[in-house]
Formats: sequence, structure tokens, C-alpha cells
Amino acid sequence: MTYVTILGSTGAIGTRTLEVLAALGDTYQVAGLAAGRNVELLAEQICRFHPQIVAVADEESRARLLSLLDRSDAPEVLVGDEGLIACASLPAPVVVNAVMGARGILPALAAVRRGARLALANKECLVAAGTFIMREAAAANAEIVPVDSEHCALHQCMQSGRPSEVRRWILTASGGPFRTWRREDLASVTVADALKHPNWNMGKKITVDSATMMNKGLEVIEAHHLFDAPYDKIAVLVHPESIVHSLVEYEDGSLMAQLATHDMRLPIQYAVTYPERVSLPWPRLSLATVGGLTFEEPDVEKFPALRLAMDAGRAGGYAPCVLNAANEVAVDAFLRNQISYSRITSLVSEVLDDLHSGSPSSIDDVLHMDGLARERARLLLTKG
Ligand SMILES: NC(=O)C1=CN([C@@H]2O[C@H](COP(=O)(O)OP(=O)(O)OC[C@H]3O[C@@H](n4cnc5c(N)ncnc54)[C@H](OP(=O)(O)O)[C@@H]3O)[C@@H](O)[C@H]2O)C=CC1
Ligand SMILES: CC(=O)[C@@H](O)[C@H](O)COP(=O)(O)O
Ligand SMILES: [Mn+2]
Repeated sequence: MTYVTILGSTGAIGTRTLEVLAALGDTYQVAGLAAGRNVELLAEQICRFHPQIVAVADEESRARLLSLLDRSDAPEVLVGDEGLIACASLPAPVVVNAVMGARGILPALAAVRRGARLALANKECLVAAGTFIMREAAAANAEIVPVDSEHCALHQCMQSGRPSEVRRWILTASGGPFRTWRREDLASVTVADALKHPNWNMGKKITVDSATMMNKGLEVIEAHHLFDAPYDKIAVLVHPESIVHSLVEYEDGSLMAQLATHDMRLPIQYAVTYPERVSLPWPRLSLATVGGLTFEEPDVEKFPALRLAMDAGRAGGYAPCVLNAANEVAVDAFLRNQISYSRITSLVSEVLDDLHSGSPSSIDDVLHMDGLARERARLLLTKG
């Protein structure tokens, strides 16, 4: 029996993880579930998967959840970051981290410190605190198996060569909903436009990140940490069909690629069952049906967030943490119709200008800077 804890169980990745576990059958059991405020869905998940512990965002959600559960059979219900950390600290060998944002840092650390496998969807924790998380994972001999589709693809492509033989790690990008829009038309983008991802059905924050291409910038930083890849060996290639999930180019000129449908249940299952590959019951890729695959260079003039993030990654120190925190605030403001699409990237750029210098010596430094960057971003928002 393998126990799995899911952080962010009510989200796009979390719900698909539960589908995967249900399809895998009795050999996989849920140990803990953490969610935010969707207690109705969490209550259904509790009835079906019987976790020992659950966590929710706040006391109000805890009270609402308890009112939905049969008290005689209810799991322990914890709250906030402490609840997330307690779930990650349960003795389950696999923790799926699928919360959104820098909130994923502390539970990621809690999981790797005890040597658990971290099946990682939450890219923001590596962007903000990758050096510390990777160091702690290495010290505890904990595996980090990526769920993010591109990194999961790279992980698979890396099985056929040594890291020292890699010439380039090539991350594919769909280009998002505005790939074919003219640059001048981006001024009129609405929230609804930005939420129409061409291929993937994801949470709102990552969908907006895909629309600015900040997502790909965050993924470059994520790849740098996961594969210890120098930035000058990480490339981005636009591939509108999202069928080739990423590629590794080896020194001898061979390109290894991983191809599949755009369905996150495959990378989730890969990360949970690794190194075993298990049959999946969902539709499989038919290349004859797809017909053609296309590729193009990214347009960093039209999507300046990509360059901003890659520059922040190269700069290192506090810059990726500041980039991520400012982006979380900016995307949230965009989703609330408080700022325009183009203001997302300019706001992040201004916060980076103000707070880019210095380097964290500890995770507390990272969390402190994360807070400062959010404050700075909110202040700039009030100034218009
Ligand atoms: N969706 C995808 O296909 C992919 C996602 N990722 C990454 O995975 C992560 C999750 O993405 P996605 O599933 O799309 O996002 P969603 O917004 O769909 O889900 C986020 C999850 O986090 C939970 N959450 C929110 N606030 C808290 C809190 N305070 N404490 C605990 N949990 C909380 C939400 O709970 P609730 O809804 O109950 O409030 C929800 O379960 C992101 O980092 C994203 O970048 C990476 C690759 C692909
Ligand atoms: C499914 C996944 O991994 C997302 O990160 C996805 O790749 C986003 O698509 P973009 O390539 O448009 O950023
Ligand atoms: Mn991705």
C-alpha cells in the first residue's frame, strides 16, 4: 500500500490526482488532503477517500467543513500554513504539492526534509526558494519528481543520457491565447480572453501566466533548479499544439522528446508511480489524427514577461522570489479587473527594479522578501 498526500486537492491538479489514484486502485490510499475554501468539494473527497488529516485555508472554512461532515467519522481538520505543513509531514511516501503560489514553499520543505517523494506541480516554490528546497532534498535523499508537464517531459527525456551530455534543455510553450494577436491589440485584452487557454484546462492564475508567457519564464527557473541546468543551456520553443511536452538535446545532436495528449493525468501518474509505468485508462495520442506539429521562436517583444523572468533567473539572489511574489499580486489584481493585462508585466518589472538586490541566506529571508515584494506591489497598485 502506498499512501499519498495531496496539497491543493480541490484544484485542477488536485482533482485529477484523485482521479489517477482512484484509477490506480487499492494499492494507493490517501493520507492527507489540503484545500483552500472549497469545503463542499473537500467534504465529498473526504467521504470518498477517507484521509486521516485535512487542512483548509482559515477558521471560517474549518467551521463550514465541519458542519458538512459526520462528526463521528470526521478526520482532524487543521488550518492555514500549519495545516499544510502537518499534512506534508504525515508519514506518506508521496506528497503531491498542487497548491498555487509561494504558499507551497513550507509544505515542500516539510515533505523533502523527511525524505518523502515530492510530486511537484507547484512551480512557484522552486522559483522563489529553489536553492533551499533542492539543497534540503539532496540532504534527505528525497526525490523531486516533476508534475509540471514540461519538466515531467524533461525528466523522462533525461533517462537516456547523462546530465553532462546535455547541450540544451528545450521547454515547449503553447504561446497562449494571444500568440496570433497583434501586439497593439493586447491593450484591449479582457479577463475572459486571458482565461481561454488554447489547450489546457487549468486554474486561473497559471492560465493568466500562460497568457503573459510569465508561465514559461517561471518554468525556465524551475528547470534550472530541478536539473541543475545553466541558464544558457535552457531554451524556449513555441509549439502551439502542446503535443511535444519538451525536449532534451544531447551533445551528439540527438533530440529526445516526450509526446502525449494534453492531459495532466499522465504527468501526475508518472510522478506518483515513478519509476514504474502503469497503464492509463484515458485517451491516448494518435499522431495520425494530430497530423502536423509546428514550432516557432518565442516573441519576447510581444511577451516581455518571458524575458523579465529569464533575466531574473540569471540575476539570481532575491530576484526570482521578488518576480514571483509581484506576479502573484499582479495576476490577482488583473483577475479582479483592477489592472490591465499589460500592467501585469510592467508592475512586476517595477517591483523588481525596487527590490532586486541581495541574496537570501535562509528560507526565512526568502519568506521575508516575498512579503516585502507583495507589499511593494500592492503599494504600486494603489498609485495606479
Ligand atoms: N493546472 C495545471 O494543469 C498545472 C498546474 N501547475 C501548477 O500547479 C499548481 C496548482 O495549479 P492548479 O491546480 O491549476 O490551481 P487551482 O487554482 O486549480 O488550485 C489551487 C489549489 O490550491 C488550494 N488553495 C488555495 N488557497 C489555499 C490555502 N490557503 N491553503 C491550502 N490550499 C489552498 C485551492 O483550494 P480551494 O479551491 O479549495 O480554495 C486549490 O485546491 C500551481 O502552482 C500551478 O502553476 C503546473 C502545471 C500544470
Ligand atoms: C500543463 C502545463 O504544464 C502548463 O504549465 C502549460 O504548459 C501551460 O501552457 P503554456 O505552454 O501556454 O504556458
Ligand atoms: Mn507547464
